[in-house]
Order: sequence, then structure tokens, then C-alpha cells
Amino acid sequence: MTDHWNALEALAQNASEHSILSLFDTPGRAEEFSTQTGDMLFDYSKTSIVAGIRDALIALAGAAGVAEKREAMFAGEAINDTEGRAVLHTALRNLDGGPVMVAGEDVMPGVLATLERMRGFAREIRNSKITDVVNIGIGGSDLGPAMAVEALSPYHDGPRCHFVSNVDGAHIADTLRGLDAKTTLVIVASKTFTTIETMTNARTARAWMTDHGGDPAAQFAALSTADDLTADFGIPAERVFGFEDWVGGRYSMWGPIGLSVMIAIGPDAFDAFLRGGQAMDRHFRAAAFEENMPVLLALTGIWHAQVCGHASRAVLPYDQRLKKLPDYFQQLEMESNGKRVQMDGTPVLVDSGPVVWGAAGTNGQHAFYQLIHQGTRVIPCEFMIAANGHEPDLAHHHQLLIANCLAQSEALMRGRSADEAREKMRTKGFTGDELERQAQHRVFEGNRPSVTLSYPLLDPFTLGQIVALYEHRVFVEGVILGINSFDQWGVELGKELATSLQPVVEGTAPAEGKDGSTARLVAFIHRNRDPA
Ligand SMILES: O=P(O)(O)OC[C@H]1O[C@H](O)[C@H](O)[C@@H](O)[C@@H]1O
Repeated sequence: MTDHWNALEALAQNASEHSILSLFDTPGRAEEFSTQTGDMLFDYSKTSIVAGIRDALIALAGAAGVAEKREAMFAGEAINDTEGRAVLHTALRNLDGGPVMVAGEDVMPGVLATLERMRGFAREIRNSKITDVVNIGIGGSDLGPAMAVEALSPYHDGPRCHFVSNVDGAHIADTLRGLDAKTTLVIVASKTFTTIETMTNARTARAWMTDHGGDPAAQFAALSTADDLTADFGIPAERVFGFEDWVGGRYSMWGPIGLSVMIAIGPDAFDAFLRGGQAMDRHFRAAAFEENMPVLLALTGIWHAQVCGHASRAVLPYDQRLKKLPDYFQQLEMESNGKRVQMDGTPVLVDSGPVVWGAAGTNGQHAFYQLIHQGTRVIPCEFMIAANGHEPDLAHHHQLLIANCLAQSEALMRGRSADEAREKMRTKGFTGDELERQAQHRVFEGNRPSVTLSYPLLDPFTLGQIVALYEHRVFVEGVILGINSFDQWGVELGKELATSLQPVVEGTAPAEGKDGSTARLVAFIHRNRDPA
């Protein structure tokens, strides 16, 4: 692998001698550096990647064993080897794809039976007196469904959905205020059913329901792998939707964790979402790397983060309803690929995954794009735009949205030279030193890379394609980095310390053994706390 990384570094040196804009002097660049699957287009031509770089990146992916590991994943091998688990979220959307074997057993009958139970339950709730659904979960048991319910609001014809994640009592208090306990369904979503935030919120919701005339025995459902714990909590088996440990939390919205989405948009639209994911799986398995959208998206990411050294990437959906997508991708990418060692326990050879962040366009333009355009660090951008909105009466809004999205990627690439800036200031009447000073503030270096994903309409099928595209992108990047993208040991230490600090904060244990800063903060909080 070291040879491949070295070769890419040398290519990056050469690439810095040509501007991205100048690459378009070669006819056909946009066609050659874009790929399509179904009706979705991924354009990576506004990057410094040229044919030789793409070949080298594909060779890197080949050397890392991406094709073999991809098949191992789909074949149910225990590729999450620090936890000894298979990785089969793809089975959850394998609606008609045949058997999927785990340890010699076909898991599809179980997956399809649970899906059918979910459909029955969703129909029952949609036809009942339930007006509001509260999904209590955190991380992978919250971000995906919360994002999808908002993304698919034009298809939302079921009860209202609310999402409570934070252990901060403000979250559940604000959410329950105004809800009718007699017509609310609470879904406790937790793979492990031990997560302290979720279990604390679930108990609070149960007490609220009892106190306000609802019936927790009839109005609670659970989504979990731990049926013993859901039973202990008092949720009857017919309202428990289980899944297996081969579904990672941040990959779980395709199965029971997506129940709130199914209740919101109905089983048929949820099926379309699954089919979008399945279509992307098929493309990912079948397409040559040169045309493979998840592979090319991953290679673009590797080029920018690990080869060119850009430490973050911005996800910029020009779609108000996708405003939670950056948060969702943050967990998907950063929890998966923020790792210090390779599979064999030795340090990673290059930087691990980048910081992923972003916001919906055009809002971000009026907040942080200044830094993206003129800050000293390069931030590769990932734009998303639909050809159509869901508001035919407001088509002029959508034209403006598209124009803004395309304008940003063009501006990032093209920039504005010092001469252009001087000319601009000259026409405004500036001269001499003041002209020069004013002009410098208006220079955009340009040559800033971006990619754009475009599709006809953000419908359930398309959302399924987008989510699966990014899941596979993360997988490919993880394989190239040599890491396990499916564990998350890095979240453990903070949890353990929170458990040990709880009695200290409550005042039932001394702050002994804690560092001076922590002890002082505890003392300050104790002094300032209102008496109970
Ligand atoms: O679904 P749960 O078991 O409650 O887990 C919820 C979340 O908690 C953990 O801290 C993990 O880092 C996440 O990957 C997970 O999604």
C-alpha cells in the first residue's frame, strides 16, 4: 500500500501545477469525470482528478482489496472482526434478492417476516386514534429516521412524528408539552436497550403517559436486538420489532429502527425507500470501478482527505428538507472511519476519515461559505440538488435554488483573480494604493474542489439511493484505510467516565482522584446549584 500512497502523493504535486478550471480545456471532461446510475448523476469533474490520478486511485482500491471485501460483506462474513459480527444492513433492503447467509443460515425469512410485521403495525397505527408518535433513541437510533421523516415530508400522511434523543430534560419536556398522552405512541428505539440517554427518556415518557391518562402497556413499542430487556421494560412481544447484531446502529434505518418513517409515509413509500437502497447495492456490486458511484465518491474523498490533506469536507444539500443530512452523515462517516489503527492493530498509514459537516443551501451561503471561499484552508464541498421541487406553484424558487447551487461550485473553481478584482475596483472609482488594498480583499483564489450529486426529485426511492451511496462510500474508504468501519470503541471512554462522575455530581461521592480542572468544575456547580 505504501507504494500506492507515495505514487498518489507525487501525482498530487503535479496536479497542483494546473488549475481545475484549465482541465476543462480538454473536451469531454465533464462526461469523462462523472457517472450515472439510474437517474442519478455524480459529477466529480470540478476536482483536480485527471485520468492518471483516477487510475492510481483505482489501483489503490484494488490493492486494498475493495472488490473482495465488498463481496465478503454481502456474503455475510464477519468483517466487523473486533466484535466478531457480519455487516448486513444490505439484507434489510434485499426485498427480492434471494438468500443471505450468516453462519450457514439464510437470514432473509426472518428479515422479511419482521418487515411484514412492521407493515401491519404501521397500518394499524395509521388507522388508529394515534395522532403523534414519539421516537426515543439516540445516535443511529435517531439521526436516520429523524432525517428521513423530514426529507420525505411531501409523502408524510401518517401521524405527526417527534424525535427525542438528548438526555437533557429540556428535549423530552419540550417535546411532550402539548401532546395528548391518550393519543401518543412512544417508540423506544435502541439496539442495545441499555443506552442511558434513551432509557432515561423512556422512563420519563412512561411516567408522563401514566400521569396524563395514557396507557403505556398499550402505547409503547420497542425496536431492539435485546428482547429480554424490552420485556423487562414491560413492552409486550407483539410490539417489539427485533433485529440482529449484524445491523450496525448507524446503518439501521432500513429495518425496525425505520418504523417511525414507515408510520409517517406508509409501508408502500417505505418499500420504495428500500428499493432505492437495493438499487444502489446492485450498482455497487456490478459496476466497474471506473463507473461505480460509491467507489468514485470514496476515491474522491480519499484524494481530498488523505492525499491532498484537506481535513474536513462539507456536505451541502440544496434542499431544505435535507437539512439533517449533514448530521446523519457525520455519524455515518466519523463514527465509522475515525479510527487510529488498522485491522491488525497497527497505526493507520495515513490520516483517518475527515471531519464531516455542513448545512442546507442556500442558508449556509449566508453563514459559513465566506471561509470556504476565502479562508486559508481548502474545504472540498459535496453539493446535492434535485431537478425538481415538490412545490409546482413555487417553481421559480426552485430555479433560484438550482442557480445558487451551480453558482457556488463554479465560484469555488473559478475564483476571481487580482486583475479582475482591480478592474472591479477601478470601475468604482478607486485608484493607487487604496485600489490595490480594496482589490486584495475581493480576490478569490478559486481552484477549490467540489462534487455534485443531482437527481430528478427527492422521493423515497431517491433518498434510499443517496443513503446507500454514502454507506458504501464510507465502506470503500474504510477498506482503503485498512480500518474496521463497523465498530466504535472511541465512544466508550466518555461513557465510562460519565458513569463514574454521576455520583460525584450528585454529591454522594467525593471528587477524589479527579484532575484539578474537573474537581473545580464540580465544586463550582455544587456551589451554584439551586437547593433541591
Ligand atoms: O441504539 P443504541 O444501542 O441505543 O445505541 C445508540 C448509539 O449509541 C452509541 O453511543 C453508539 O456510538 C452509536 O453507534 C449508537 O447508534
